[in-house]
Amino acid sequence: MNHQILLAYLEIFRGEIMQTSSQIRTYNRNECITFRKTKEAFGGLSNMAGGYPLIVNGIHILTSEALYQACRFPHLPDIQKLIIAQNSPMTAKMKGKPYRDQSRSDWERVKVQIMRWCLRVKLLQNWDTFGQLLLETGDKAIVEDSHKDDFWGAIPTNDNQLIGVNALGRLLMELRKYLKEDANSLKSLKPLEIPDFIFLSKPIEFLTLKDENHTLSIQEKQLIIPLIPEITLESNVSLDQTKEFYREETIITDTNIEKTEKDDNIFDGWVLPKLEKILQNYQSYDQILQHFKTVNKKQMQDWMKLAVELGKVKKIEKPVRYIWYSAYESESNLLKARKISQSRNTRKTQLKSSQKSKSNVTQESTQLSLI
Ligand SMILES: Nc1nc(O)c(N)c(N[C@@H]2O[C@H](COP(=O)(O)O)[C@@H](O)[C@H]2O)n1
Repeated sequence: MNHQILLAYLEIFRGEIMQTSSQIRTYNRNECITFRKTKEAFGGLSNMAGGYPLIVNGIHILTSEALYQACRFPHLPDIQKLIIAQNSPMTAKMKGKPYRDQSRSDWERVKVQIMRWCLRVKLLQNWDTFGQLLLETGDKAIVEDSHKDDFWGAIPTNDNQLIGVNALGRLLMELRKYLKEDANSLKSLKPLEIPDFIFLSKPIEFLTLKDENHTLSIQEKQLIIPLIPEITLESNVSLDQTKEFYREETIITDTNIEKTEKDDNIFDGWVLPKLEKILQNYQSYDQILQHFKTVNKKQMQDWMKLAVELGKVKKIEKPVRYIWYSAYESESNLLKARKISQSRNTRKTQLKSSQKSKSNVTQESTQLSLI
């Protein structure tokens, strides 16, 4: 056997080590944090979750899933572009699928390291939100609950257990441990020391926290957040997407992808701009419907849900009403500013009166000690 082939086998073998029986874990569902759908309480832990935008080599990327998938193809920048251009993380994954046999040759060996790095980018660039979510898991085991994937996740059994390598859950637990014990070490991120760690034809850069608030600025978020349809296993995901979710060998036709893109375009090009206009102040669902006369109720509900999930629109309860997110933010900033100035005034008054009473106390105690 020639040397190169031997090395290739060795690489695959090393990558497969994580899948050997010693890596398989059994979890009791009642004792862990599990996530499957991105809209569940801990759905943000999924790479498919929107709302955790990234920037690598100055390029905006909507999800850690898209970044991870793009990393398969350092030598094919056009495929990387195609992957990160997708609005939905699922479509991003699907777009790369036809080219999988051209993944970097050491992919199986390096994919866990790459996933670890992607998760660190997600934390670094979404420090408060993702960090908080990680910490909210406490000391519990984190498990990606999956029907079929017992490498990245674990598969439920009948007796309330989940069995699998749970590589993603374990990487998340590892990250949580560092976050608790040595958060500073996570505030910058070196590129991986693997060959061809390249994104869009440039070596991947050293990354650091973005700003004082540790997150992307609001303006950046608005630029980045466009469309990330919620990935669930429910009716709004097509059968083909669901099959892909469960890793069945489905042939994904261009028509499926085109349909998703068409739907995205209507939402992106028509619904969102209209909502932005209408929702500069709070509106009830019925009021919104009046602006979309040709649209049926169910469709409108789905769009509103999506707009909320994407962080474009804010939904307020009791009574239910909606407002465009940036209008909501500027309003709540105003409120915050008002509150701050109110509390400053109150503090000033308190300070004055406490200084007064302090001087009284001092006087009193002086007087007392004089007795
Ligand atoms: N197909 C699919 N759908 C989802 O909703 C998922 N959460 C996953 N799992 C994620 O897929 C990524 C791994 O992809 P490869 O199979 O290694 O290409 C990883 O992010 C898993 O968490 N898959």
